[in-house]
Amino acid sequence: MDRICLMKKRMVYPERLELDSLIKINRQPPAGSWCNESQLCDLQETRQQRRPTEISGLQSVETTILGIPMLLSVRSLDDLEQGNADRQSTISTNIYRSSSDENSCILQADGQLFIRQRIRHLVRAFTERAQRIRRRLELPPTPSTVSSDPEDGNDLRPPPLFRRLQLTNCESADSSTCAPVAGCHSFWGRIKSIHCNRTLDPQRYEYISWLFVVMLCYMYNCWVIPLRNTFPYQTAENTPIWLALDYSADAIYFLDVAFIKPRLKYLEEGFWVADLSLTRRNYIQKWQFKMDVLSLMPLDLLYFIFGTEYLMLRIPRLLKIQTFWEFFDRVDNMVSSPYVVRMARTLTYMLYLIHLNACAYYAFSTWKGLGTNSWVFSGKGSPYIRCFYFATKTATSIGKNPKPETEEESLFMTCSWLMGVFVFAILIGQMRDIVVTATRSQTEYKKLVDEALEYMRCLNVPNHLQERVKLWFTFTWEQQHTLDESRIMDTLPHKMKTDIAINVHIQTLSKVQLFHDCDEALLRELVLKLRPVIFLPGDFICRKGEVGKQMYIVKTGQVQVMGGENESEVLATLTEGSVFGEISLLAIAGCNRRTATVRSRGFSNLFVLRKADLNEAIAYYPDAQEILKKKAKQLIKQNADRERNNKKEQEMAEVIIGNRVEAPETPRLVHTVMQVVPANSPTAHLLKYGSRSTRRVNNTWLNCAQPTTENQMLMVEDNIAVKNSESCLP
Ligand SMILES: Nc1ncnc2c1ncn2[C@@H]1O[C@@H]2COP(=O)(O)O[C@H]2[C@H]1O
Repeated sequence: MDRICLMKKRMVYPERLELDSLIKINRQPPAGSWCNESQLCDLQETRQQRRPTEISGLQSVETTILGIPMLLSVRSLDDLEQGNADRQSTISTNIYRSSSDENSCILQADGQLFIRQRIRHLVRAFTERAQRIRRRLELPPTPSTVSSDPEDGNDLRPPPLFRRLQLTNCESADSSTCAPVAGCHSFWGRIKSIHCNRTLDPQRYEYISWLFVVMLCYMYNCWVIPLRNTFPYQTAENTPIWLALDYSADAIYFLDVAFIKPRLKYLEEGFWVADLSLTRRNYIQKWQFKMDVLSLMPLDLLYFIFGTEYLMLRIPRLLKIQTFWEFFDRVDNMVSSPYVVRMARTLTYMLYLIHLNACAYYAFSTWKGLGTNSWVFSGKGSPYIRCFYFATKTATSIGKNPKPETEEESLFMTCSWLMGVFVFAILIGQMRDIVVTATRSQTEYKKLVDEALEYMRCLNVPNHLQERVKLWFTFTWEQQHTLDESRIMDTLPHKMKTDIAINVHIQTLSKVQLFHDCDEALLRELVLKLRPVIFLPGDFICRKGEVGKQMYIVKTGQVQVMGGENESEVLATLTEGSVFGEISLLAIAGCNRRTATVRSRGFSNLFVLRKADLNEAIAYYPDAQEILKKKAKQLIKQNADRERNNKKEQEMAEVIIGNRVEAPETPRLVHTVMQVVPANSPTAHLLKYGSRSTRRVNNTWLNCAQPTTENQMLMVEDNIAVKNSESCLP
């Protein structure tokens, strides 16, 4: 029973339930509920009425399911038999105390009930857990890549595999956002999607646009509160305008806190949480929520006491600074040149500090008395422009500043200079970063070209070769803006690299026959192994007889397969998506030598796939192996047929030119017979020209080479003669 006590104590019960009402209904407490002594007595009656079979059945179930519970039951039975009064040890201070045998029975039954309930509890916990996991699996994954538009410059409909790939990428990008809203590509559609989708993606354009609006309101408050507080720009006439502007900004703050921020999806354990109640809770738990609520504090109500010119009451509006940071952070992640965004932020800080400085200078001057000495503001001209000019000069340390005359003025100037130095140091550092980043790859490229040319000059490489190398560098740079494409992607995870590679090369890959019906997994495996390489016009990509170590896919440009005598005949011209070099790689022709020479016709961009990579990838894809082998065999057959025909033509040409065979001399006996038989009889004809079959063999070369009228006539005659002679035969 001690164990039962322990287990009960350890169990974490989610809630206390009203037992009375439940007993009335079921006469049985639900799992996970506490009961008191009187309630237990009620229960005890109910349990004692149970049939023993029911209890024994229960025990056996316990034994098989839990293992330990058997021990617990036995222990409780022992206790029951002994009727031991000591067994009144505490089961739970919250449950009850028992000292009688009756209660022992109750305890035993209660132990069994407890175990049964424990099983139910476990089953429920497992079910809930399974449902939780299922829900999690059904959540959209973290968007990784935004797919390129499949229709961009590609009129050809890609084969099913590629359509599927494009679709998958689009789905992953879109499913979490505006899919349910018809026509949500328009601006209003997007705005509507805010309403109907209920939750918002913080990375989307719509949310960032909204952030921009809130950020403008924040900036308005930041600039206007100190300005109106120090400079005499708020008058009785324009107060309503200022108030209208103030409350418009407040309304936007309110909308942001009440409707937008609570709908923002957030990431939890790698999944986007899009449940509105959860997003709302997430926002409320954040520090940002407290700041946002504080920023909306209606201290303006005190205007009724202090008057509308007491602008300090609006100071809490400046607490919404998180929106300002968030906007810049999001834009920083979104744009292609984040340094510009960073510089804009630093510039804003700098201008704002100068603005504050100008306000402080004016306030200081009015405190000292306008124009009381040469350092304070004289009061002439536009106060803000003059003060801003003074503050800028001080902050940037440009120009001649009036000399401070008192300690306070010196202190003011010292602070202004220090602030200027600090902000400028940051600004100049960031500018330098921008310039260095913008030109880094170009600087690296130039350095490489210079090194390569210098090296060739040292080795006295012929000029035309140097020119070709230069041309290669220039073309490659123009095409890729980098000399090593793979280096850029090195830091990315494998899956992301594959997605990018497929998206970038999908147009070419969709034209490769090999990939049309192949497994998506094979394409994914191969795509990262493809290395881009550029060939100049006339470059030999491979030569006949070489050992094949790579195969190629044409990305752009054209290559020519050369054959015939001296490799002067163009066997085929291959364009985008064509694969070549696979025959020697698969050793289809019996050896691993190139069966033809291939050269680049103009500038061509190819993908290279190394033999080891190909073998490794297609080892598990017999279908792809078959396709490659089939194509290679077709090419071999084509080449063999062509060569055979060429040989035949060559032989015939030789025959026509001079090897005409002399007809054999007619034997004497035949002569004699011919003289005896009538000249125009079929027998004489047969003896003179021979039978049709023998004559066909003898005259093949004649018939093939020159189907003259004489031959044709002979054939006709021959037919007639043969028919006649056949008719003469018995
Ligand atoms: N008649 C042809 N038409 C097109 N391509 C060919 C032809 N003959 C050979 N090739 C390709 O040219 C490649 C030269 O190297 P491989 O022999 O490895 O593989 C060869 C084929 O891929």
